[in-house]
Amino acid sequence: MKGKRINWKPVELDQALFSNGIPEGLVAIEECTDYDLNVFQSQPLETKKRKNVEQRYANKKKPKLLKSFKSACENDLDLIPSKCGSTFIESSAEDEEVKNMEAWHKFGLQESLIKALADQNFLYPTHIQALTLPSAILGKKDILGAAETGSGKTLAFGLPILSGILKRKELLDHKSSDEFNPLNALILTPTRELAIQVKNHLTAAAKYTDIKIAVVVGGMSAEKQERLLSKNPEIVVATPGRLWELIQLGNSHLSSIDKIRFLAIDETDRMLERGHFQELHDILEKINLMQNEQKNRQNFVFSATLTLEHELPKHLLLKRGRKINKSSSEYKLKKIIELIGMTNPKVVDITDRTGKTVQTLTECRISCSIDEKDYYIYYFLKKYPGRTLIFCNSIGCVKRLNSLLSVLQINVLPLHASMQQRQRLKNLDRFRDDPQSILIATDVAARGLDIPSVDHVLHYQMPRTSESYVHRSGRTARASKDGITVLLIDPSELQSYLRLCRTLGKGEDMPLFPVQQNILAAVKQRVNLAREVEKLELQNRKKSSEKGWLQKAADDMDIILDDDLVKEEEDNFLDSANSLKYVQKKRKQLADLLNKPVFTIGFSGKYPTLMNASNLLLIEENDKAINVAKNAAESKTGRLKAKWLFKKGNYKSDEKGRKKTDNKNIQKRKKKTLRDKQSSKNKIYKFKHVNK
Ligand SMILES: Nc1ncnc2c1ncn2[C@@H]1O[C@H](COP(=O)(O)OP(=O)(O)OP(=O)(O)O)[C@@H](O)[C@H]1O
Repeated sequence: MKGKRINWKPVELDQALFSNGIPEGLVAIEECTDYDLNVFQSQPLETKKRKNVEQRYANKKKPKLLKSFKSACENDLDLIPSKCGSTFIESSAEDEEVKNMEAWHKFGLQESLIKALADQNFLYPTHIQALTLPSAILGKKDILGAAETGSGKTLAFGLPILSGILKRKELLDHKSSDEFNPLNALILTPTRELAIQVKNHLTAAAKYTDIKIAVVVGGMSAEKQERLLSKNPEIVVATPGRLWELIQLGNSHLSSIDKIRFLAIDETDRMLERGHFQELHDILEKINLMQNEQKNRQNFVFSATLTLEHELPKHLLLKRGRKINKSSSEYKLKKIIELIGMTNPKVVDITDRTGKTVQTLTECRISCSIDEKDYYIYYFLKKYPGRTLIFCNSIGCVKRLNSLLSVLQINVLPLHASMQQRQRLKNLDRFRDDPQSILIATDVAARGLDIPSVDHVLHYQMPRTSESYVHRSGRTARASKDGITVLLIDPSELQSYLRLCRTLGKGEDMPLFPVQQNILAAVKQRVNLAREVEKLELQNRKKSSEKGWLQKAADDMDIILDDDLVKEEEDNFLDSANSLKYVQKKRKQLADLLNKPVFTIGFSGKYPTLMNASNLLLIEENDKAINVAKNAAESKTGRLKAKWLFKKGNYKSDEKGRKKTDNKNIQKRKKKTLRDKQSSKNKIYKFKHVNK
């Protein structure tokens, strides 16, 4: 050790770490993070140090502990596996260490759990698992964990819970069974789909144990859920609303909920947002009523955006020294700790402060008007087949886009909160099963859903919060796979877009996604015709539902209608017959158009694109969207800033709050643009925007 520079300092150790005895030859333990929550407010925020183990690993050096004490520890005494370097570790099944699942044994996990992990080919813990499992399983600490989307957070809390229950069962086997509270753990999630997914994930990990897990969510038969609870499952995975309902109805299994030993709240930042999930607060109040029980409980709090800090407005930044910064991660964590009633918590934050999204994610944008969004969506879906998730901000928007794309003969699956639960799950399953499927969803699908190999995430509208952007985008590029996310932004969304870039450390802007401008005319023709067909069909549906209501009402009341009214009814009928013919004609026109290929088959070439009208960009015929975006981002020529695209004066709001171009401005610019058209191709694009 002599001569080596080691900046280690003594820390107090939790005796529970050595509940299984002190490992032979142990000479050092490394603490992973040092959020000093106790001294919150006592120091200026800027001076607080953060040791980030991730960064040390990212330097591709061995962890300090291994380097300094290699000879004494010989790797296997390290609680953090030696191969823990990135989120997921590529491993060879030939490796002895892998075969023996040694990385998992170090956490003191039971054989039954390790066997199930081996079955799933989970040969190593992911980074967040490696950093939390020692403190959670051996140290029995409460954990606040923040790690990127798709990094394996579910097992980071799932394994300590399963392991803890197995230990308790073993211990209580020797004692009187009366002491055993059958309900051991509660896991809460914000959505029903996520609860079902977490339940399935844990059931797979617990397959060689006798632990029973039940799911309790709204939208499904309450009787069936009561039946499941009557089997006394040790773990209940639930959404807060239905769970609270069953507690209040006096369900006997849930009556001992205040004695649970484990509580996990997935997507905690969302669950504790003000104005949401009131039932969660009721549940917390109930389970925190008895202090003794609260102290005996181990708590887990996880989210990819747990420590996301929002950019503060300038006037608040000035006051920062004097005022509590409510968006600081320290403040947020302190609030969560208080609310949940955590004792002696450990914070493991391995999110990157300079970029909150996954490294394998390619992020870009398309700047356009509201009206043009449909064109670009259609263009993208036709050009880049693959499993695609489109996010909208409202149910109405999902319905409208679903209907338009269906008219355009694109098979899409909607997902939103006002659908029947059975249909929601069915659509999700179809999306999972078909690698070419397209799901249009609200934020109900933004968090937690683990659908393997989503190729593209498109944001039809700017997400309402930066958190929502991170989670929506995190449905792709999971488990170290590549993925692309494209934001469609219109001028009214520019300010929130720029704010998002700053919050996520994206600099001023994201790169533009290149779109072949020469194809857009054909795309517009189809989409416009489809819009017309859709509108006419809607009118017809309305008319036919109204048709005959008067006569029916008269019949019901046993009265005879006036001749005038009868004639009006007949005219309406003729009208609708004519419009039906008209719709059929339009449908036929659209079908003919859709039968022709929109992209020239067998041709790759250089095209003027939205980002780059004068310098042509090569787009290969079968290139993936992610490659096209990466190539475009690398070719720096002609990158247009979002601010430039939406120059002030080009757009004006109409009464619906939509952005509309100023007519006078258009005429003036039209003339000027026509003059400039030949000399500068770059301005063609500008003109097109102004001319909407
Ligand atoms: N140790 C492991 N080795 C390999 N794969 C793993 C491991 N642990 C988890 N996974 C897989 O990684 C994927 C992502 O895991 P999970 O859904 O828990 O991510 P997450 O961090 O909770 O994501 P999100 O923030 O989006 O909720 C899942 O398919 C899971 O089965």
